[in-house]
Amino acid sequence: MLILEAEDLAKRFGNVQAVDGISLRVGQGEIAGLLGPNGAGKSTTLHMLLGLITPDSGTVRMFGLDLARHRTEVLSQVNFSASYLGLPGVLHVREVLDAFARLYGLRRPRERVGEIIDLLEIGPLARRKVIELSSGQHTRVQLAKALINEPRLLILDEPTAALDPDAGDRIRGLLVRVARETGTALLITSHNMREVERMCDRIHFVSAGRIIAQGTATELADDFGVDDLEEVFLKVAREGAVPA
Ligand SMILES: Nc1ncnc2c1ncn2[C@@H]1O[C@H](COP(=O)(O)OP(=O)(O)OP(=O)(O)O)[C@@H](O)[C@H]1O
Repeated sequence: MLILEAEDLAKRFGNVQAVDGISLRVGQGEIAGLLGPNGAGKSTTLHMLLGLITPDSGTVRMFGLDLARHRTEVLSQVNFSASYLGLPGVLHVREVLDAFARLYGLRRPRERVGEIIDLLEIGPLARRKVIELSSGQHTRVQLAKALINEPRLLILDEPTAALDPDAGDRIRGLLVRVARETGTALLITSHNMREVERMCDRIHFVSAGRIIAQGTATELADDFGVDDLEEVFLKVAREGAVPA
């Protein structure tokens, strides 16, 4: 079943054509990666999918519903995490999660907050104020918030960028488990090519606001005639290469 269908999205900021006709499909339980050099248009694309930025043209459908016409219904089944999103610093971690559980109108908010604290292994942080957290701890709390409503689509902008290798590995394992066990579709951006190779079923390579290649990590390496995704990335970023 298709969870996300974006068709021909475009967005210009002044003289900059940030996104120039991006189309994407993500299925149930699929982990999709959006890759590309700095400034390629990844975050702008994610923000259009989340209804945070209005596209100049193009359409977004989620769960078969048009985002522009069914915004509340669609977005209640989606969640998002990014390190640049703030959380209220004066609140304790558990208070933040309680507040989001109520915002999403969950039926048993307390139980869900307890479950999510266990899932993300953030029990020791529950009584700490958000402002006191390290960036890696903050990232884990952001992910807890992002999973709290059991989203059908989870959009993550560089989910493990602030995590140490051990925490990053655990979070990657957790996200893959969530996708496989619950059918949640994941769309992630990352500059960590090993992470993308390990996690993503399908990769969409963005350059200058367009998708220039799509496929599994192996397919992309074959298309570009190189050994791995890191080399694909370097070819695109340094030589502006497109697949053979
Ligand atoms: N609000 C804005 N106003 C003006 N220009 C913007 C705005 N947001 C993004 N841009 C520009 O649009 C282009 C795409 O930016 P975007 O943040 O989508 O890239 P990105 O692929 O997410 O990059 P990164 O990997 O660095 O996060 C860039 O040239 C950026 O400067």
